[in-house]
Amino acid sequence: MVAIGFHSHWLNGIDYMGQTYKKKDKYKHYTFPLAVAIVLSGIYEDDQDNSDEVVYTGQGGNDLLGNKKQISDQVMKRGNLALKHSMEESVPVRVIRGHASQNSYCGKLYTYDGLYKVINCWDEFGASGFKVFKYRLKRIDGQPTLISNQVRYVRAEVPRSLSELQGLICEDISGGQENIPIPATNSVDDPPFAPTGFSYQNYMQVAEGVVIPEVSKGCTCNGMCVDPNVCACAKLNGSDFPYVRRDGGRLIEAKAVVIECGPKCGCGPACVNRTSQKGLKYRLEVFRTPSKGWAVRSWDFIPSGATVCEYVGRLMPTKELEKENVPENNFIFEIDCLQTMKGLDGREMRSGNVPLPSGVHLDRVENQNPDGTPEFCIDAGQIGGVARFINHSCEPNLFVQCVLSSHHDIRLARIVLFAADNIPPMQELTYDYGYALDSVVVDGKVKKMPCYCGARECRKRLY
Ligand SMILES: C[S@@+](CC[C@H](N)C(=O)[O-])C[C@H]1O[C@@H](n2cnc3c(N)ncnc32)[C@H](O)[C@@H]1O
Repeated sequence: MVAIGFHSHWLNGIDYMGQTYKKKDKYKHYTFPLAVAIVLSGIYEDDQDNSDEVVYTGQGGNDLLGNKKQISDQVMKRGNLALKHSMEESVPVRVIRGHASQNSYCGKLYTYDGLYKVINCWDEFGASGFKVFKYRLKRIDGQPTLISNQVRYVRAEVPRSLSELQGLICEDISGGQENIPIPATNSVDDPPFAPTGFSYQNYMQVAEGVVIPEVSKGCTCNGMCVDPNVCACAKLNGSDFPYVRRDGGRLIEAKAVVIECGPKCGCGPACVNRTSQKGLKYRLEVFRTPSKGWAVRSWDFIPSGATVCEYVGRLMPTKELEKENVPENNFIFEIDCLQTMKGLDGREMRSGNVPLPSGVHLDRVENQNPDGTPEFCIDAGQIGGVARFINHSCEPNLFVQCVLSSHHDIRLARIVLFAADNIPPMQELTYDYGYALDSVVVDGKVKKMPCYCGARECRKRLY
């Protein structure tokens, strides 16, 4: 790349035109240094790559000879300043991605992925606690589409084994309950500590007094459900299966409610219409962040529409929460499928003019709690699965999907998290908590909680 002038620095990720260009007449209106190209090669622990949109970490402060982690604050000069000038002067930047490749003599392969514009820049404290500059770049429209495997393995530092994990504090927080271990890492605190104050449980605990409805009748298919005109469950989903078979089952689109096959159906466990019941499919890691506590990421690429995990904990009536004298519980998930179905609370109404299963009438359900709060919630404060560690983002990569798989009572639907996009390895997994601003009132006062998701359109408050 240096030889052909594509990127003229051997080591730096940011290539820029220096002050000498100022002397040339045709450049006199520009401010230098001015960035012209960046290389994304997974060196920076804070980089995020979503193919068409990239959050790039500025240069400097990382331990190039050691584990490549950030070891000091970055400074606004050279490449960092050049990228800021490119943003201010609206000068596009070439984006080159480095990919690990055994077929290359240097172990890496580089692809030119087109022109991007720097649309935003800010500083923040990175994963290792030092100041880093961040630049959001957006791919300019009208260029050939990027194919996903061009960006799939950009985060080259996906650990191959537990021994490669930085800050490992627990090899499997699920204690063997999940089919894939979930390690926890903490590279933020000194001394590091593990998540405490809860017991891992990968199934729902039903609180006393909550009556789980009888198992629904289901379909009469054999082996696998294949014909949507025959399968009674497919008919409840609007006469089609909500999933396609690729990658072990991918949800075609977010729906008001997904009705899966259940215990009384004739089909077997491999049926695609049981996709969310098959346990973890991706290698997840719980990791410590500097500002949001614990968080979750995946070592594997997650294709859009794939099931990630279910939100489990203690299933209880929402009104019981008042009786429990807990000062603050950040792990309550209200089962508010009805809000999504009816587009209430500022929510986008989802597709799926699903005929509600017999026995469920929206109006009757709506009248259950006169103040509009959902009748049931899942409390993952003391017991819960990996979903309890997933943070909120104003631009999330997961979405919440209500799923009915054994009974058809929407008030007690399962809450399952699905990939909203193709998610590259090591990117933090997030969903929109869906709080309306000023909706949390404690002792008559509106409670405000800052949001640190870092999204471009972050509304700065969780609630
Ligand atoms: C369900 S827990 C998520 C896991 C949590 N981070 C932990 O350490 O266990 C929800 C809590 O995480 C924190 N949190 C989640 N998303 C956040 C965000 N975008 N900004 C700030 N805090 C966040 C808030 O304290 C929130 O009440």
